[in-house]
Amino acid sequence: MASILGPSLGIVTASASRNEPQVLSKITAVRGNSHSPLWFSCTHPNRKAARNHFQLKSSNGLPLNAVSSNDGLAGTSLAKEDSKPQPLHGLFPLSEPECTGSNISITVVGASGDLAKKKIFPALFALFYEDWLPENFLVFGFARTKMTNEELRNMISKTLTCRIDKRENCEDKMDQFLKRCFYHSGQYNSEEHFSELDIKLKEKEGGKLSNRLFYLSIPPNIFVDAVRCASQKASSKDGWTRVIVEKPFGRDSESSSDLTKCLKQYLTEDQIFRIDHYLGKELVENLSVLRFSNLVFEPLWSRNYIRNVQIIFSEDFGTEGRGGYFDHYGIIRDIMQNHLLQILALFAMETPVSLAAEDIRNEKVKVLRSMRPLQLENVVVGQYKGHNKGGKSYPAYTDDPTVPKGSLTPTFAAAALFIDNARWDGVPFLMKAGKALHTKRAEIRVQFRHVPGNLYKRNFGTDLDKATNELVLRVQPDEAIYLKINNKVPGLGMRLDRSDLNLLFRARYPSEIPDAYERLLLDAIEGERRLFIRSDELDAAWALFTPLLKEIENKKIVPELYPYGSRGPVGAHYLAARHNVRWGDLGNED
Ligand SMILES: NC(=O)C1=CN([C@@H]2O[C@H](COP(=O)(O)OP(=O)(O)OC[C@H]3O[C@@H](n4cnc5c(N)ncnc54)[C@H](OP(=O)(O)O)[C@@H]3O)[C@@H](O)[C@H]2O)C=CC1
Ligand SMILES: O=C1O[C@H](COP(=O)(O)O)[C@@H](O)[C@H](O)[C@H]1O
Repeated sequence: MASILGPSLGIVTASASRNEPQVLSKITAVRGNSHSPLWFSCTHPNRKAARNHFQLKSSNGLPLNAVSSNDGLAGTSLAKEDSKPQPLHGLFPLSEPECTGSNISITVVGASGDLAKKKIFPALFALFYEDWLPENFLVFGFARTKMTNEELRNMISKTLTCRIDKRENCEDKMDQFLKRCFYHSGQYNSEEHFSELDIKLKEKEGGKLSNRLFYLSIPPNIFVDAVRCASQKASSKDGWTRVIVEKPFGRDSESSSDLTKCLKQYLTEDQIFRIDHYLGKELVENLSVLRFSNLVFEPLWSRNYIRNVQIIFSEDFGTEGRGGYFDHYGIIRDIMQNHLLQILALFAMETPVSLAAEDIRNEKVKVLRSMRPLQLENVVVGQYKGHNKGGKSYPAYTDDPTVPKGSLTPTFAAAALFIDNARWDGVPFLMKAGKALHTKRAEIRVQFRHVPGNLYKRNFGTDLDKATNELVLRVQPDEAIYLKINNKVPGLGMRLDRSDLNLLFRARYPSEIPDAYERLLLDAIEGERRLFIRSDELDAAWALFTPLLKEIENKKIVPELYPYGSRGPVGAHYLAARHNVRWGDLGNED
């Protein structure tokens, strides 16, 4: 391995093995906040545009380099992937990257469904609009519903809800995008139907090397059938095959491990991309940047200075039609065990060796394995009840026709979790998640300790909690990071108040924030696994929640009712108070 000076872009080491057929040249670039490999030239139709978007830099902060691709494994029925970058071979200047004319085909399995319409197709279109997709890409929809290509295209254009739809040339771009979209109708457990899909894919791929991504946007009970058929009959013969799996990944430790075992009959771990869309949210991505690239935060990031951490999710609507799915899972499995726990792991992990996916995921697993399984006494569950407000009536959870009468499924939960390691010993991590609450919000709140021997103590009155610093990362809506500090009110007297040092993203950064699904789809295309869940992470996550979930179900714990649109059950306050915590999101509206 050696390096050369690329004509205008600095030192570059190159990747492609010349012995393998059609191997893409991968360079490392900085995409947004993440350092991700980019399939230069072939992936990006417009190299000028690519340079505008990408600031060429090293991976993980090192000087400019490139990692090699192992994406051209030929001759296997199920192309395998290796998680580690391969040794670098050969050199090329960045201005003349190899263009190998390979293809990426993205098949949305369950294309007629809610998630496909609401998130996946809009995200793919946004990536296309912004020139992030490779030059040669295809989108296939697969589902049982009978549809022609035209009908799929109609459906996609009609349900477009992405951030792009008010932009310039949106219609032209949409027409170009739709020309790349095709549909095949079939059963999820039919090898024959996936063979037919394979034939159609090959026809459209036109003999080019094919890399294939399958997005399983279907109910979990048919994941394994679809994976079996796709891997046996429609995987790439000369490129890579990857599968994005949507949650839920099981209902508990046993079912999750069964699912993993079944998937691994047909796929290697490196081919499985378990999506947790919260990891694709801008502020969650930013959490590590905030912590590890600012000297002012990392030294405070421990039990020495942090009194408690709160991870809060609330929605101002109920299950609305998704009750059938929800009732089988409940809020703890739907939100806490995955989205909020992932945030917690990122928040609390030790500094990873590097920004490489495995280094980060190793640290997350360590945190999860240092945690105490949840105990019922540290948990409060609730369920929303009907409510009349302002002349309008709001339904109870059990009024949803898809929910069984008398259901005890929690739509709200609050929990105190503990990490038994040197950094976090004794610090309560409080989580709260609820549907049909008064607001839609997701945030991380870090409450710091009192200032010892505070000179200004008398200016705060008796409630010293009001004077503690609090760092808030507002994930949504209106992304922001703000720090509550004590400040002197200007004037001749000595009056203090609490003010915010406020980084409001929309004020600071004029560009729109991409949807989480855009980031994650692009990562899956690029083979970047950092934001996807590894199987041991999943096992560790379920190990924390499974005993509690079983106890709640076995003991038939009755959830505390709270009115639709309220702040949730009062039990959540008592829980927090027992751990000497006051919820930061209540009391004031900030
Ligand atoms: N919707 C959302 O907001 C979110 C969804 N998810 C997950 O994403 C996946 C897809 O969700 P979503 O789109 O809402 O699901 P849908 O219920 O809309 O199902 C997707 C498609 O799967 C097929 N399907 C539905 N039920 C069955 C069944 N019993 N047997 C065989 N096929 C069936 C239908 O297509 P056809 O009849 O045409 O074959 C349907 O259009 C699920 O795993 C879900 O948990 C995760 C996060 C959020
Ligand atoms: O995974 C899920 O997330 C959504 C909330 O996602 P958001 O990006 O809109 O915050 C939630 O409504 C749904 O119940 C859950 O399955």
